[in-house]
Amino acid sequence: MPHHDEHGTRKEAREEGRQARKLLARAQAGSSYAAGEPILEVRGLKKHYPLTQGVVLKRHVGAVKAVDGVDFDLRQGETLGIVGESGCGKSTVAKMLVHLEEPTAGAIRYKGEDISKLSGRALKAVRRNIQMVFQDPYTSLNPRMTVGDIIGEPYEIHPEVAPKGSRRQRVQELLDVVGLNPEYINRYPHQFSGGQRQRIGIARGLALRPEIIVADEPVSALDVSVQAQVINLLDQLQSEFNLSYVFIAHDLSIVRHISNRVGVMYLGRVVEIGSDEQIYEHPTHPYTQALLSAVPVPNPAARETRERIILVGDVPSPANPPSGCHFRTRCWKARDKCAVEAPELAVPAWFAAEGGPAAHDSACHFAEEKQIVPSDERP
Ligand SMILES: Nc1ncnc2c1ncn2[C@@H]1O[C@H](COP(=O)(O)OP(=O)(O)OP(=O)(O)O)[C@@H](O)[C@H]1O
Repeated sequence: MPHHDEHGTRKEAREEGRQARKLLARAQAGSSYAAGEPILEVRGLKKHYPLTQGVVLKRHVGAVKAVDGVDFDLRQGETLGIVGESGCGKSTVAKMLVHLEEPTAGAIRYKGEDISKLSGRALKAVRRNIQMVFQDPYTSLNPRMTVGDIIGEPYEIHPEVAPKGSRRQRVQELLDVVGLNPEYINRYPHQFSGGQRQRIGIARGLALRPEIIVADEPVSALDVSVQAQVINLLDQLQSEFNLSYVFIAHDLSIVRHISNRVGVMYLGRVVEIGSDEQIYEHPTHPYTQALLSAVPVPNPAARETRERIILVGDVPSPANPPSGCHFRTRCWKARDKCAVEAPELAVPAWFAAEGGPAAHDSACHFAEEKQIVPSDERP
């Protein structure tokens, strides 16, 4: 290897080491990070999967724009719900946050530092702090491993968190924390119910004492009766360990129970984001209004008076999204401007002046407040 390359590699390694120490120090000083400050800032995040043709020459013929410019903040100690129909890019966002996918463009800042391009030790230090809980507890746990090995597996990569001698005890503590009997440590996943398996997935997510948990539809595969128990557990763990959550779901009613703020995604973009009150009681984006009109309402009288918005057509393909506003092909308010100018995710000027609850980020040229669900019938 030429001399200057060696020098370059050593320099890079030193730089990585420096970054890793800085991030570790900050992580350890995590508690000094004030509640409400953004712990994650996502800016202009994109993931385009190339579409190729041909077996040998693999010509590029386009791209699936799974995520196409996503912005949001996650504040310390809060739960940010992200909702949207299947295929809108929620899982891809989740995977980029935990470094399972590399962004095509954009930044993911953790405590002010862009982590999307980190590698080596610096990346390892950050990864420890941002863990994921997966959607399907039936397929995400290795059936050949005992529960103890599954929960303790992250320690193989981060032995500094739990030295070998203390691991068994640490895993048993984790089982206890998620409401499972610590004596089940040697059992296999098939010996547990769906809800219990998701508790195992959560225990594994907690093993490295992360600050952020990205939960990708953590209760969608569970029976309705079990969903509430798992949500309550997540709620309780959040206060106990001062966790910040990104909670992904396709159902607005589930997200409401756990979220402080909610972001609504459509075809690779966030179209509206605000506090739960702003989104559920004062939605201004037509897509959010349509989603809310489909949320079940228990009271039959309220159900009858409520406006139902039926969207026409299917979600367009992310390989060929509409020009301008992605939602315009299904929107009853679309005008010429929507086809040529993509609306920015910002507080619409006409609401900003008023300053009421409608004054929150909404990517619509014709954002308009519309109460869909009566306040006493909120999901
Ligand atoms: N590896 C990949 N290669 C090509 N396209 C992909 C890949 N992964 C995802 N996609 C496409 O990107 C889009 C967004 O997928 P993603 O899984 O993020 O959506 P989602 O909102 O999480 O949906 P679901 O709720 O069904 O998981 C989809 O159209 C999907 O087909």
